[in-house]
Amino acid sequence: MPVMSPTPNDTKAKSAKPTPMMVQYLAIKDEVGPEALLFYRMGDFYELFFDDAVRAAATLDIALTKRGKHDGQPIPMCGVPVHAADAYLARLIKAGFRVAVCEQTEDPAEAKKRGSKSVVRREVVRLVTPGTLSEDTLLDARDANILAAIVTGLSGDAALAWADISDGSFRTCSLAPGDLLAEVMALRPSELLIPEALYADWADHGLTLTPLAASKFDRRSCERLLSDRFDVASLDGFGDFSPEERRVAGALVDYIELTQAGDRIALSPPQRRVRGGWLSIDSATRNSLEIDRTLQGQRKGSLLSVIDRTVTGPGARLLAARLSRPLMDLADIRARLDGVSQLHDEAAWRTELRDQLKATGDAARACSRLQLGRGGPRDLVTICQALAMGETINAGLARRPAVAPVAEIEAQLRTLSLSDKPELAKLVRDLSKALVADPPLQARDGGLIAPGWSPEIDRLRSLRDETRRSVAALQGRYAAATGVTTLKIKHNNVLGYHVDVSPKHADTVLGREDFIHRQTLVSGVRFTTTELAELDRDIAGAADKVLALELDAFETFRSRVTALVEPVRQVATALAALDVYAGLALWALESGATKPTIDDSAVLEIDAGRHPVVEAALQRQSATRFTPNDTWLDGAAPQDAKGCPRLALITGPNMAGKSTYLRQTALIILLAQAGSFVPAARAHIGLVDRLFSRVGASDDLSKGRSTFMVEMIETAAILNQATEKSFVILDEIGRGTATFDGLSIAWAAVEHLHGVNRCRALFATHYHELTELVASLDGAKNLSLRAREHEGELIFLHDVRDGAADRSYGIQVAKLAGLPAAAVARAKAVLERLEADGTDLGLSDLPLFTAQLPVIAAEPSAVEAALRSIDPDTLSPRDALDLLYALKSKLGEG
Ligand SMILES: Nc1ncnc2c1ncn2[C@@H]1O[C@H](COP(=O)(O)OP(=O)(O)OP(=O)(O)O)[C@@H](O)[C@H]1O
Repeated sequence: MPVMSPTPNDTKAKSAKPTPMMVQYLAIKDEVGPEALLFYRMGDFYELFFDDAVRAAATLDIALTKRGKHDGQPIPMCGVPVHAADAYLARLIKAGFRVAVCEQTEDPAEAKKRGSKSVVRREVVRLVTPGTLSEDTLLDARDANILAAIVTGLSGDAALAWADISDGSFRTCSLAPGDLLAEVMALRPSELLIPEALYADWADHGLTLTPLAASKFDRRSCERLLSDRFDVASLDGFGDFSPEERRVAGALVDYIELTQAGDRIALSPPQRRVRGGWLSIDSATRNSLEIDRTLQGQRKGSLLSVIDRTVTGPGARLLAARLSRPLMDLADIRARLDGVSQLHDEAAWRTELRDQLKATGDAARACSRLQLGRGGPRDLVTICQALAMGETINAGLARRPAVAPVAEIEAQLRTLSLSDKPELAKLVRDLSKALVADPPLQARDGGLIAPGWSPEIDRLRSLRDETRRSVAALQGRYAAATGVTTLKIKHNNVLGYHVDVSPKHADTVLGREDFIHRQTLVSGVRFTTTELAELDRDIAGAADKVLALELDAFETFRSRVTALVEPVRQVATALAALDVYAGLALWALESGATKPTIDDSAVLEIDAGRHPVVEAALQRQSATRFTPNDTWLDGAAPQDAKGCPRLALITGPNMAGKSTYLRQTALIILLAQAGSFVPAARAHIGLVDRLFSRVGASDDLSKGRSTFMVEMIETAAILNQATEKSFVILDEIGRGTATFDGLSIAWAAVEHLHGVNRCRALFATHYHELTELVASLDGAKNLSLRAREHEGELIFLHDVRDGAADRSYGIQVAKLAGLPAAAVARAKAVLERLEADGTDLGLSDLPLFTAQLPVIAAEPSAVEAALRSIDPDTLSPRDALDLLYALKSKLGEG
């Protein structure tokens, strides 16, 4: 996010004599404040001045010019053309700016009437911020655009509200302050509204923050505002909102209104979510599992990108939301799995359904645009098609008597059916009759109402067409009357219909009284006649009337949709849900994923599990095949449950696949609880309440934390929070510090997880000493990944076996990576020496390696070797002198 440096005082400074326009600009800029860039409309451009211009020109890479002077200094200026403004806006918003759009709100001619020096009236019509976009051009169809807000209360409660104004969804939940960060990160909001007092605590998480004054969260005014906007006496009808939820929801709605400059907001009434309903994933785990973004922040390469087979934008957004918030409710998870399962088995129906869905647009976003007054006729078509598609889908199922929809699919189909929704059914009938198949983008362009809908429009159109025919007939008559056979009747926006004669024949026509001269050009001379002027007026009049009637009709439909927006959105959500089920079913088929069994037990039995992202990458490179592996854990493992322990320690060579194995197990749990099939031959999963992952090291220098500090903070969070129902993966903790410290920390972490947290856990390590510890713990066991050396080459088998690994093969991996041969040879020598000295180290010897590492003797030099080989007593003085020269020259070589 760019630094929101305050606008320099120069915008406020009083000039000796600013122009009237500059006076207006400065007043508006003063209102908008220093943070937002002001897009000041001047004709066909939005202009920016002063520091706004400097900042925008640098970000957009456009020319910075100067215009006039203020306080004796030239005024920096840059501008963007109105027709291309969306693209520039998108770039500025992406760069973290917010933009106030200021339009001319009166006709320049009107302004002139007030005096020649008067300035056209201008007003800020909108504040564009990252979280309040609704334009298609500024949004990603497959990504939600969330505006979130948080607040904490005196009683120690906190609340979160979030809305996507592009599709009208609006939700709140109550939670403990400690859970706020994880929940906010799960939403990946484009913008977070936050009380000023919390700003400093939240500044480090890479979020776009908008601090709000404490007064914006005042409970009474927030409640009043919500009741007023949602037109209810009390919010209780929508749910049992906590005081904090009311405050945060009110502040959010107030902010949206501010950005829309007084337009009515387009949100559904708030839905209260009960926090306990989700699998809890903290933000470090979320990042490390690369659920919807990779560690580099890209969608490609994430779990979501690999499993997403949805065919609509709303389907893609719903899938992303479900993957970010897997469930905890068994019945809900099973219902989702049944939905996927049915569409997995019914291949023909699934294909038909996906084809039908492909033809539906984004009805939820179309609704919001219409509500916000930014919609056009195509949005009406989108809504009509979505509603009609619901009926088509139901009819498709009716043709398949053998298919009995499962409860979850049936519920969606019921929402889609219009048979019990007469108002929606009528809306579809009317819209399909009223609109042409391919209407213009904007209603003001006209031509959206189909023939047969409005008798008055039809009458005026045929009048217009008849008149056009009369004009065409005139051309023949005039050609005959003047004898100029090349005479043409043409039309342009300036002259309207006119007679066009080539310069050669101009004199013939110029001499006639009935032809009135209008214009002489090099290419021709233009005339009109009384008759033609009258027809032109009639045609223009009819066209104007048709346009006015079409706009009326559009407006009527717009308000009908606005009144029915909730049921339309429900239909849109049902279509999105079917898209998700059909998409997940297709992915399951393509990837060989199976339906997991989920219950309340504490087991984790995965047969032949795979990592969906690594497997897909291997397939793409068509290199080696992915080696499936089992995971068998049991949180309720009885004493000495070596077959199926709570905790497994995984050792094995570098590059053997330890991290992959850990992550695949976590992803399988996550997929299952999100309601998806899982990449395994069979999976039985006891519900997990919290998923923790501490994989790989990453510096967080922006927060002044070293790799090791980050690792310890994350490990502390796990050891403090994991319950008996949690699942933990820990990869190489303790690596970032001195060997003894690291080993001791890893040691203590294993003991704590095993004895205190008693959760299911996989722990990968290079500290082979830990394998002895695990062998002595009741509910833990050793697993290892193997590699084989074959003719000096290292072969990774990638399969997980019982027992600890024998060695680490780190040096072989270093060789593979291209470490210089001399360094590899040296490393081997050091290792041999260390192993020779350390073989008797064991459990009882902690702390390990207490003895100083012996200094490793170097190979004898050439001079030493030569000296060693001589016998001085046998040397003559001459030989001795020669030898001295020879040794000296060897030194030079050395
Ligand atoms: N089960 C598997 N089947 C096939 N290839 C695999 C499998 N697991 C891992 N690999 C391949 O091995 C590479 C290394 O895996 P991974 O990073 O999990 O190893 P590691 O043991 O954690 O290594 P290190 O100890 O060096 O961190 C992966 O990028 C993948 O290409």
